[in-house]
Parts: sequence; structure tokens; C-alpha cells
Amino acid sequence: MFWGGERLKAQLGALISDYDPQRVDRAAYRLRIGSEVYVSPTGEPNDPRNKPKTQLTFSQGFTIPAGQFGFVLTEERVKVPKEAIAFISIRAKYKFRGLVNVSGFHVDPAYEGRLLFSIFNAGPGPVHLSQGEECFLIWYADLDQPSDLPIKNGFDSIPSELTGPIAGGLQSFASLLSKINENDKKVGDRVSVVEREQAVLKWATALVVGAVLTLGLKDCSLSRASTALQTSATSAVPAPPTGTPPAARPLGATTPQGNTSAPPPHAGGKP
Ligand SMILES: O=c1ccn([C@H]2C[C@H](O)[C@@H](COP(=O)(O)OP(=O)(O)OP(=O)(O)O)O2)c(=O)[nH]1
Repeated sequence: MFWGGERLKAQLGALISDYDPQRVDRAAYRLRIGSEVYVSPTGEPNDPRNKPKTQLTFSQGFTIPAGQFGFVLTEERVKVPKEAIAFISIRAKYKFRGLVNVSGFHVDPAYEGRLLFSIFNAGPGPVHLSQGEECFLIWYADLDQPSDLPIKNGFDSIPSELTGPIAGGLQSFASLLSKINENDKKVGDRVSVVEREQAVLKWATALVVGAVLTLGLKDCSLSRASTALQTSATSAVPAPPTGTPPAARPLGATTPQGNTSAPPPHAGGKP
């Protein structure tokens, strides 16, 4: 038989630490988020969640990103009598945000300690929680007869062997997206550096080519000028005399080749 609200109010003061009748929720009791939590990191080197556990101060908030996993310890220490069993879950309003209670369902008879919830954010966005939030529910039910059981010591903190396997990060869509964005940024930065280097190289090449062309043209015009000077100097020198100069020959005389030398056009004044 499940315990109703009246029985819970009558008995939970002796079973749950820091009991408050305001937290009796019909046939259940609301348990709060305690001061120790662990949220799996996204796997990025600079992820602030890359630390073993977080000790929360009063009302301090924390986030479980979409697709990530976390361990949350209850604020209350809980006792279950030998002749009873308890059942635990996350409140529906948190489930509607996408939180799934991966772990437990029951609390053993004769259990004493805090409860540990392993939760997974199956929703589309991050879920923000804070210390002291009434996030969980516990129900009590009677067993048909008590057994003689030793006390079962429950949790006092989040065991490290539970956080180890997920400390490397879960490859959720959110973490993959964050990795893609980070790589995208790295590639973008690299491309702009290469573009800048290429631009500098282009300018340097253009300068060198320009300088070589200018020097080449200069060389070319200098050598042309010197050739022209040489040519004009050579043509200014008179040719050495070969045989009798034509002027020394008498008019009408026959050249050695048999040609008669004609008189100059105006020789003698009149034709
Ligand atoms: O989500 C849960 C589920 C269980 N418990 C506590 C209550 C339960 O009494 C105890 C052990 O649970 P269970 O018997 O399911 O775990 P086990 O792996 O079989 O542990 P053990 O070998 O100690 O029985 O852990 C939690 O704190 N959170």
C-alpha cells in the first residue's frame, strides 16, 4: 500500500532530513537538488565542465546541455524503514524540458543516505537547474512483511568511478556542433592568414618584375644610344684617298673606265 499525504506528513519528519510539510505533494514528497553535481563535458579542451565535480553554493545554477548527461545528488538524506520500499523519479515539469531519469526507480528497504540521480538531457536545448530546486519525487509503500535487513548505506557524494567513464565527453549533437563551429573558426582564421600571405607575395612579385623590367629597358636604351654615337662618329671620318681624285681630272677627260667627265652644271657661267 502506498503512503498517502497524511501518513507522509506524520512519518517523514523522522525519515527525511530538513523535512518541510510544504514539500508533501499529494502522495509524494519533493526532494531538492543538493550541492554536488557533475555534468559531462562536451569534449572540447576549454569546456568549463572539464572538472571532476561541482560544489554548488546556495541556489547556484548549472546547465545540462542538450544531449549531455549528469549526476545530481539530493540535498536530503533519506531513510526507508525495513518494512517499506520507496520509488523515485524526476518531476514531470523537468521531464517536459527533456530530462530523462536514466537511473533508478526504487530505494531499498533499510536504505539510509542521499539519493543519486543520473539524468540525461534528451531535449532540444539546455536545461538550467539550481541548487535547492525541488526537482525529484519520492513515494513510500509498505511491504507485506518486514525482513531483518542490515542498514544499507547510501550515497554521501558522487562516486568518482561513476564520473570517470563520461569525463572524456559525450559525442552528442550539441558537442559535435560545438566542435564543428570551433574547427570552422580555426579554418577561417587559417584561410585569412594564407590570403594575407598570398597578397604580400603578389605585391612582392609585382615589385620585383617591375624593377627587372625597368632595369632592362634602361640597359637597352643606353646600349642603343652608344651604338648611335659610334655610328655617327664613324661616318664623320673622311674615306682614305684611292687613285686620282675626280676634281684633279681635267674636264672632258676620260676616266680609266672610259667615261667622259661632264662639266659641272654651271661651270663657265653660261651653257
Ligand atoms: O537512481 C537511483 C537508484 C538507486 N539509488 C539508491 C537507492 C537504492 O537502494 C540503491 C541501490 O540501488 P540498486 O539496488 O538498484 O542498485 P545496485 O546497483 O543493485 O546496488 P547495490 O549492489 O548496492 O544493491 O541506490 C539512487 O540513489 N538513485
